[in-house]
Amino acid sequence: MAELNLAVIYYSSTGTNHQMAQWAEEAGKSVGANVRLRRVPETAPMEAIEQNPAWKEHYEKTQDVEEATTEDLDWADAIIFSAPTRFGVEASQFRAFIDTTGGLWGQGKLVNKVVSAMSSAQNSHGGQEATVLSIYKTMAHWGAIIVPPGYTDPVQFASGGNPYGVSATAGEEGIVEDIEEAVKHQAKRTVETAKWIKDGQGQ
Ligand SMILES: Cc1cc2nc3c(=O)[nH]c(=O)nc-3n(C[C@H](O)[C@H](O)[C@H](O)COP(=O)(O)O)c2cc1C
Repeated sequence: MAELNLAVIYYSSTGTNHQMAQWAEEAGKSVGANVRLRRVPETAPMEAIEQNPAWKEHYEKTQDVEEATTEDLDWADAIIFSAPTRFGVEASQFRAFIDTTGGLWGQGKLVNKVVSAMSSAQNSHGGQEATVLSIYKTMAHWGAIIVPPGYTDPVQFASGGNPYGVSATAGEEGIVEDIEEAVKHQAKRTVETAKWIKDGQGQ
């Protein structure tokens, strides 16, 4: 069986998407993938970060997580994205990273990447689905292979049942829903689909 590289690329201000990305990392490793967990570079000015204690704390706590680069996308066979919802779309920090991928795209290197996306919002219906679909629009432009979780496992129902990609509600005390298993299912399904495609190449 071919080696399989999974990049888990996330942006998080206050930890929700970082937690989701860590669950995806764990699941990817559990099915034998080589995994890179990568943090999208922060673009906000320090003055803005310092005004929000939760943001500042998370920013400082995750400085040792390697920053995502386009080389991580080139390396990956499969990619899990996780980004917070901001007014119905992904955070601008995440978009800024996506906007650096033009060079890879121009060389056709994003074609057939096997991708899946997750999001969080403050409200349970605060726009998570729209954010995931927004990420998938970009994936269509890449010519990527989008792997949504659908209802392929009972854990989907326990997590809130978003078939596009796991949705988290970021509450005061942390994530409201029980989504850990759904995140892991989504990550494993993405890796397994990528393996299936990679192993089938050239046949
Ligand atoms: C500028 C801004 C816009 C936001 N827009 C929404 C929104 O439209 N709906 C919603 O429910 N939450 C919204 N939120 C809350 C974020 O989605 C929430 O803080 C995020 O999901 C937490 O993820 P993180 O802990 O990984 O940063 C917004 C937050 C900010 C700062």
